Amino acid sequence: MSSVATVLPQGAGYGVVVGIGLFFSAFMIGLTAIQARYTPFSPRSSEEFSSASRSVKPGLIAAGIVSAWTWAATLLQSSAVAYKYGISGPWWYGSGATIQVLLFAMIAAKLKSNAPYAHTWLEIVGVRWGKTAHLVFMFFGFATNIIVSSMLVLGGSATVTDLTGMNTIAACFLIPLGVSIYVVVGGMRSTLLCDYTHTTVLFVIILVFVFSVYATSDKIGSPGKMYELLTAAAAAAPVEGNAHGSYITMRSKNGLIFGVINIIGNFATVFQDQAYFQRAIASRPSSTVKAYLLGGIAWFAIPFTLATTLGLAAVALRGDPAMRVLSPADVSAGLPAAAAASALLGKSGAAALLVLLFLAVTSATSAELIAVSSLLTYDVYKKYINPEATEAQILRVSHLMVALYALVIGLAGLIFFYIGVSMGWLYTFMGVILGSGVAPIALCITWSRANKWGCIVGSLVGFGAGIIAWLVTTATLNGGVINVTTSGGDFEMLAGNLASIGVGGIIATVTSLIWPEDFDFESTRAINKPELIAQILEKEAAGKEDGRPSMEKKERAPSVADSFDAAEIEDELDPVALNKAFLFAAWSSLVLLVVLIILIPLPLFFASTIYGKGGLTAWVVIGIIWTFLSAFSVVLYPLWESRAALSLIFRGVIKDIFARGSGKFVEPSPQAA
Ligand SMILES: NC(N)=O
Repeated sequence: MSSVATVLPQGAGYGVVVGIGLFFSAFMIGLTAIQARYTPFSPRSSEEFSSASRSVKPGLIAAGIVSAWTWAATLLQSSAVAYKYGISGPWWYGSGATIQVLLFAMIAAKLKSNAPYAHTWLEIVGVRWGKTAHLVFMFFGFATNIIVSSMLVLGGSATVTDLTGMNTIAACFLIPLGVSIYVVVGGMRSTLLCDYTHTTVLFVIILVFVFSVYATSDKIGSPGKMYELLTAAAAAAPVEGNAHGSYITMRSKNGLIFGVINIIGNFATVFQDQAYFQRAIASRPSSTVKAYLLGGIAWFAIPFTLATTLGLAAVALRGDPAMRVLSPADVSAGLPAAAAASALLGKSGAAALLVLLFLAVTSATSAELIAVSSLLTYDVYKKYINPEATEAQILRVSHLMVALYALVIGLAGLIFFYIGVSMGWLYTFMGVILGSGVAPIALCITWSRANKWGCIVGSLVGFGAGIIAWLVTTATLNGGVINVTTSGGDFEMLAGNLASIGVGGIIATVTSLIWPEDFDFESTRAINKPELIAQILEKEAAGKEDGRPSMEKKERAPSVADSFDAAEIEDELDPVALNKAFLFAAWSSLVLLVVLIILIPLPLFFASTIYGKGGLTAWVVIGIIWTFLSAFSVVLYPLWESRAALSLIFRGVIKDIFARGSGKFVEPSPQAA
């Protein structure tokens, strides 16, 4: 990174990382206390801690998906590819990472029908295919979480250091620290509430940048002026591989290569990350698909619009006295967005970007913390160490694992920082080592015919093939020199990504077609399945003989007795309805995939058009409209759908104010139910 004077003082870095971190921790702890007092949900149950009692409505789940999927890279790497490749960069970043969330709607629907009470995706693998598969896929699961978490702290700390001079190592450790506090206290529901508040502020700040760049800034101020500045920048330094070297074209060879790498890498980090399974698990069965489709479509606007704004502004402002000169290392660290924000709005721009980044990083980190805590608790502790663990032990271990993983994230950030691996490098590398597990894992959870050994071997051989293809291509294209710089090139990463996902997918699919299993998913449906409360009562009645009829068909899980209406959840697990939801997810996600990565970008690529002022204006206006619609979906819609809960809380608070102690939520008696 180039050494330049920072825009903000070091104190601002510590203020944001420690101050806002602790503020949000206190805020979330307060919210959790309100939830425990005025609603039926208490994080003292392990089921509520790890899966929010499987009761969350689609708007809040969608906000949680948007938030967990908004990484440091979403803001920084997207702007870096806009800076490098022009308008195609934000498109490929947005579409190449949206389609996986949309396709995950199918996995989510299958999860609800094939293992509705599982806590983690690895539990399903373990029950279906046993210990070897469980351990092999656990490697891919943890590798995914560690890579994603490292990118979060690397991107976050690089930008905090760049803007404020704060010590990078301190940032690597302090960022996860504040988050771990509220995750330990509040669990999954608190994480979702935090996601919601962070996402709300995130949209506000993005819109501030958009209107500043395209409406009010005296340096740019309109799409027309942006067009003129980008045209001048291309004339001074044409973009290699772009039509006429222009920034305002979809004809970008390197943009397209990035698009392919982006698509592969993001398959790995959605399909193997417990964080996305956990949101499906926390969701009500009837609305899981809706939540993923809504979340995916809403998320697109974040990288697309922000990068079209700040990434392009960083190009347009080249030569401006306030705009720093960016080295290739700065671009790889994702710094064009920060440089543009500072050049446009000075200290307030830098501060706004810092807060934006911090909120994105912390909410995605909270998702990773609770995801890894669940894997360590259920797939390591409960499965291999203490199968008879009590509710209290599970909860205690969950808490401990959150704290432990916060420390691991700091250490991983530190290690990558010292070996010189940046967020941008890691972002394009993730598919090389994670890609091979994508198809095998998706097949295990969704397909009765998937072959166990085909999927295990496919993921391992694909892993080796990815690494070999990446290293061989690096050596071939760089005269035998293999280091962090040479191995990070576009073709080197492309080869590794393609080999990994391709070999893993082909072996898993072909072996499953040749030697299909006939798995009925009955054993995975039984994972953690609650006992029928009718059965429990019948057992009691047999002892008491009081003649009172059992409580009809109401179900209740002993471990979640205080927090979810299992009968309602069971109703929503109707196989016919879930199959319809799966088909809807399949059709809609596939149609959107074709539109987003084929029908729109490829004709524009082959047309080689260089857009004029009108074209760029339309492009920007589409981004702004999409951003507003996204904000309505994940900011206003969750409020509307939670109106009953909000009114419950409001009534509880009012009662407490007028008659101290009377507002606490009391579970209705069974007879009243
Ligand atoms: N979540 C991503 N790929 O920005």
